[in-house]
Amino acid sequence: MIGGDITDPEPGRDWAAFQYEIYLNGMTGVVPRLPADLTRLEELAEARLGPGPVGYVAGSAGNGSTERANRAALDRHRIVPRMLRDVRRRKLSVELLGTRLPAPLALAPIGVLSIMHPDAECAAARAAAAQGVPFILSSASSTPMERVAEAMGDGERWFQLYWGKDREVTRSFLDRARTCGFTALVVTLDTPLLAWRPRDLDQAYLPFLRGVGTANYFTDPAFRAGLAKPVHEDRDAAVLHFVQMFGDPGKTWEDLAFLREQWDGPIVLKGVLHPDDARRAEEAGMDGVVVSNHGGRQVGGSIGAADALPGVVAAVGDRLAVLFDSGVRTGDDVFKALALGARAVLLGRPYAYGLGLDGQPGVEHVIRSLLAEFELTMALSGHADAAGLTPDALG
Ligand SMILES: Cc1cc2nc3c(=O)[nH]c(=O)nc-3n(C[C@H](O)[C@H](O)[C@H](O)COP(=O)(O)O)c2cc1C
Ligand SMILES: CCCCC(=O)C(=O)O
Repeated sequence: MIGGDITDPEPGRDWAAFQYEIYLNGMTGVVPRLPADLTRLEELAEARLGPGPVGYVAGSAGNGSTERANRAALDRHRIVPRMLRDVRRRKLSVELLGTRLPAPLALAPIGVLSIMHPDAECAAARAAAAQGVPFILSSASSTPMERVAEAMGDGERWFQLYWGKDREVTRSFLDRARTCGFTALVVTLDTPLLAWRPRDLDQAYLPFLRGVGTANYFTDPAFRAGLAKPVHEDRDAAVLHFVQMFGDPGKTWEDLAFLREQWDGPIVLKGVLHPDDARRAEEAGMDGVVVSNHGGRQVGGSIGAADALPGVVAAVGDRLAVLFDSGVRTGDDVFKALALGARAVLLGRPYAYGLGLDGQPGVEHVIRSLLAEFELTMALSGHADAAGLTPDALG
């Protein structure tokens, strides 16, 4: 087998083998439908899908300075490769939130995926399940959670909660998520309101106002109970009700007690950037945090997420699971986040573009490319264990 001499992976998963699969397929005329450089996907997706949907996915808050800070923070760190350290057998798997993942990666919650592809969350969830990577389903998915759960078989799934104003809706979402086999709860803190997003404002493009991303709400008995008329009789009123209730700028740390009571499994708070907030998460009995600025989509002028990571790791990293997202585009970004103390990363926009360009295979291409590059980066830098990366690996 070609490639057999260059890798001696954990049994069952050989991420780096994707590299030779692409070469060998290419030599027989089978070219991948998507490029190996994932940073090219946005441009390709825009050409295919048009400026509205891709503008929404690509867009960010304010003048985009947070998104640029995310990249700058990752780019500022440099890997210092080490030589002659026997990296034949490489371990990418990590323990996280009571489960073992085949690689330190999950798909970030992204709402409204039907603007990218008609199979939307079902295709992305199937891709994640096929690759053994957890799928985090957004509250604002364009497909009811029950359908996504059915589509993805027994794949690992976590549920992202938009923690809105209506307690009964929250309770009902958690009941439904439990029944659907979602194990961990990811509570997003950075979106009590929608940010100032110039690109969407200028195009008057907001999926929710077109009723996209409301499927979990419109199918929810508690949400429906709050409407004067059934959704099919007055859709505009239902959309308005959703817009008014999905976020809650009145929430405080004390309110977490309610969620802790309602959910037995692990709870992870997404959107933590300050070490004191990480400590408060611990005090509230949470199991983890995601260091994230929502891919730069919420606060313009915010700290780059990778610049916030070391402080949060120092505050709680030995007790809570610290995850990371915002700006991850390459295998070396994954490497850097882990070296800075993250236990795993969430991938956002690239998989949405992969979905838009090629459905489930497109998402699988993105996952496999990222992890192949990560494995090769580890090996070529002299590291054999993803869970063992430390800041020493960086310059
Ligand atoms: C189109 C889009 C929709 C998103 N929807 C959600 C969501 O519903 N819930 C959530 O917690 N985060 C949401 N996010 C944020 C992602 O979970 C993640 O934090 C972000 O995309 C990571 O940054 P990256 O895109 O640079 O990888 C969304 C991001 C995008 C691009
Ligand atoms: C109100 C925002 C919901 C979707 C989302 O999180 C995003 O577009 O970033």
